[in-house]
Amino acid sequence: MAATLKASTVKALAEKHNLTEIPPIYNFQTLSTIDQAIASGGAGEDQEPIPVIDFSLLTSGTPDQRSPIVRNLGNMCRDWGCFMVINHRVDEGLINKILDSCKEFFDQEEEVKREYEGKHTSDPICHGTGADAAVTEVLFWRDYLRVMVHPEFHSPSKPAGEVLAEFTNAIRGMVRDLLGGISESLGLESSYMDRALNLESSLQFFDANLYPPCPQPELAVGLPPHTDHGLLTVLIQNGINGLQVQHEDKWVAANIIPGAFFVNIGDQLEVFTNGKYKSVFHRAAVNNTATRISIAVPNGPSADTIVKPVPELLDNGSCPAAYAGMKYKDYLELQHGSGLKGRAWII
Ligand SMILES: O=C(O)CCC(=O)C(=O)O
Ligand SMILES: [Fe+2]
Repeated sequence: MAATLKASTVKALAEKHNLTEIPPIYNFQTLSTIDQAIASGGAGEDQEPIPVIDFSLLTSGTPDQRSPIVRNLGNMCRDWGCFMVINHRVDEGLINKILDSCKEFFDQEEEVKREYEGKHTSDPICHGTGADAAVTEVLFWRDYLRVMVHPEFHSPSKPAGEVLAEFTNAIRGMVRDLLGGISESLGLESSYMDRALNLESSLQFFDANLYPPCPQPELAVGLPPHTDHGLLTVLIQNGINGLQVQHEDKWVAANIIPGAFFVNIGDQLEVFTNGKYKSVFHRAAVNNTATRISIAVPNGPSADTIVKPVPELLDNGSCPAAYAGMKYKDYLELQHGSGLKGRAWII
């Protein structure tokens, strides 16, 4: 096996060449020592589990049941920046269908997928691999499909339009309810964020990630540490773990409860709350036995919303704004140019 192998996708590389070693371009130990320190260090065992919220109590409980749930939700946002959602009412059959159809997408011939090869990360449908080598030194052990699904709806041939629309609509509904609870946890009206951030026209993407088995998982990285750009990202996976979140300076493995959604705070919510609820750094590790598929759905404000710290949280000026206001779409441009290196605009 030649070490300089180039393949169009990680999937093709992993399947076709009987690999025993990864090509050097995928080896993150070749990074500068500072970046290596961030990328390395496995998730320790024996750690606190990621907190869980029962969505049915948030949306249909009595006011007495709701208030401790809202308080808990706020604590999870403040202390973890992420949580798992159970009893969410999104149909299990629909979740299986969308995961299956993502597998079908990645299983297509390379030429078929190449039709969606993005020229720019902002193209409405974009299939790619690794990452842009122009902005990162090392390629990631990941192929992806990214689709813009709201307010404009786009769909590739797979997942089929109806399934994609049904799934992403359901996620948007859940996210609006969660943001209602999060607004309340900040002492704001439950509809506050919905109005202030124009969620009726919220920008929503559908990101499917494929991590093929990797012969040297300790040397490769699925996705490096980063924060997500939006308000809340909702993630499901095909039963294979790999996501890790940073909590109190340690990496914690997210053992996602089967059937639950993993939800993490993105940069826009950090800015809006003036840092009270921070976007959480997370990364994806790879393994040498099973193909992992994850679907991450980042949900943002509308593209034209200027996101800035909400005045009600600035205590009449006694607590200064720690972030500059910026249009969400300008932030996205900035983040695309930074090669997934995390927050881009903290003052
Ligand atoms: O695959 C994962 O677990 C993480 C995906 C992710 O962080 C992303 O797509 O932004
Ligand atoms: Fe992410």
